[in-house]
Amino acid sequence: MKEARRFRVRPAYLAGLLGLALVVGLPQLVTSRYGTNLLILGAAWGVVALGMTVVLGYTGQISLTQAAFYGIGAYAVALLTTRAGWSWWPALLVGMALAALAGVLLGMTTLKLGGHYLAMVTISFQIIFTLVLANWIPVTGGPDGISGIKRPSLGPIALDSATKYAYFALGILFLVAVLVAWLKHTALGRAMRAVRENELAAEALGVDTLRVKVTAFTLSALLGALGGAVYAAGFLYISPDSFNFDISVEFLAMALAGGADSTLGTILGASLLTFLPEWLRELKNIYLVVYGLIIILVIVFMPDGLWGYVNLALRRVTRPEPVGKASRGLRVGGSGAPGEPILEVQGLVKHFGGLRAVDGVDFTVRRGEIHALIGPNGSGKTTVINLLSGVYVPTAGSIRFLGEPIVGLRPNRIARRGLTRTFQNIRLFRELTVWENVLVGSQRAGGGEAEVRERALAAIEFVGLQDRVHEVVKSLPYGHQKLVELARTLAGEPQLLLLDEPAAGLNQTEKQELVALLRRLHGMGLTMLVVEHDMSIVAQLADTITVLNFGRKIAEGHPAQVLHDPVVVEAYLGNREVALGA
Ligand SMILES: Nc1ncnc2c1ncn2[C@@H]1O[C@H](COP(=O)(O)OP(=O)(O)OP(=O)(O)O)[C@@H](O)[C@H]1O
Repeated sequence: MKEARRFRVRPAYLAGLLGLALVVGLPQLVTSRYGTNLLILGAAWGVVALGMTVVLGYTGQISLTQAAFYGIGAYAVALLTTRAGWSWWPALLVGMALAALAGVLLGMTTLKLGGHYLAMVTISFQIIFTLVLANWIPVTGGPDGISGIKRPSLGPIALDSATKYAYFALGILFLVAVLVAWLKHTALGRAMRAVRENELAAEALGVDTLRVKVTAFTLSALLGALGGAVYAAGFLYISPDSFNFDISVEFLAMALAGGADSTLGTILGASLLTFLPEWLRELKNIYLVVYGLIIILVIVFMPDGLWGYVNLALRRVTRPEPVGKASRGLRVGGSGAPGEPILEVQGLVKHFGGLRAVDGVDFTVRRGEIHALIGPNGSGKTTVINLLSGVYVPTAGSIRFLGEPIVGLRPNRIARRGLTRTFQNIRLFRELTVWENVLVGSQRAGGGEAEVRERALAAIEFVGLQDRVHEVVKSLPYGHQKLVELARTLAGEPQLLLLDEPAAGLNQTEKQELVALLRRLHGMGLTMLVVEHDMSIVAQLADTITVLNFGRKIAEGHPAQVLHDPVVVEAYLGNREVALGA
């Protein structure tokens, strides 16, 4: 019997409808002044917490300074509307501009810092901000705060009652939620999530990780300030207590408890942390203990936040976006005369302290060839790949790609010129789907979203994973994960592909499938530099072999000649079985 077709809807439509219903319905349902104030507070906090979705949820950067951005927006509106007689809207713009500036500056600190150092910098910024608010009394009013803040009007409509203002605040929350949800699936949103999942892989695929992180901080600052401006005009009075470190921790908890990677999750978290304390007040003395326990339990036992569970249920009734079929094949290799030098390496040296990992290596990769780099463990092969792709800066020597020097360029710049790589231990964006992984790779080659999708589809079909596009890659078997990594680099249509041990961990059948794929790529004109220990694969594929030992080149040439060279046999091959031409 045929399975009954289930009713399936797009999650975005479902969420949009629900959101609209809440925006229209809630202020009518809540009749007390107290309840309406809570709605305004929840909306303002929701907007600020969505800033955390961008910086923490999407980009994976710890920020404990969101209350400072929130404060900048609130104080800009408070000061400019009370002392300078401005209206709310231009004051909002000033607040957002100031917060953005602070966001850029803080984001720049991420150029050098990560993890706990970054957390420390954001905490310091937050604490300095609170001290300034409390002590710069002539400007901020100090602990007494500022009262008499003006509310905005919406065209002819004066938002002079709490209920009208609640509509306005919830409307802003709704618009921000739509924008943040939309951002997730844009090129920038995908780049952010790639940075969160694996910064090095993102960079090697052409993502400017520094720019992405600064952008994320700036967006979170903008949303923080917007939420602050909504809050200030909602309550007409502000004081430093509302913008201190504790509140920053609360914004972090909202994002984590709800599910930082999800817009709806964050709103759920913000609602929980706004309303829970009010519900728990009945418990009087032990209310803070219960509140704290609930938050800890949610964060510890629900790693994807509350939303993780809702999402699981939703997946049953929603359908993923269909990706269609590629209308053209993969185009790789670029144009140029076959046999011309594409990569010229001269006198390449890399020292790690006293260790000479690469010690004066020269070789040339020619357009259209498969060039293998072989040698014993620790002979410097991966270091060469890291030098070519910009992960390491050479101690000495020159590298020219397509005739231009590339030493000193960051990996994303090198990748954008058409040189991409895979990694010895695969580095996928594990929490993203196959489709999203490959889209990030495809973004390297530029063009609009349609072109990016077209290339990604062509690459996925090329490796034969079209039936698994919507699977999260961490749940795929190892062999398929390797194919995703290959498709991800191919989608950017590189001119030169560096493959670091592509066959490691594959079984015999998978190895032969890989050989077939690489042969097809060779036939399509793609130039490849392959590091590989499996000599039967090298013998089947390579046009030229360079052999390293202790960081030096000991042989180079055609496989038939190199694999029988006594020096190579002595240093590396020993009694390895070499299936020449097998
Ligand atoms: N970041 C680093 N810091 C210090 N030493 C390093 C670093 N990277 C590599 N090395 C050292 O440099 C030498 C060359 O390592 P590399 O990984 O390039 O060798 P390989 O030929 O790729 O080896 P394998 O075949 O085992 O992957 C090794 O002695 C290694 O320990």
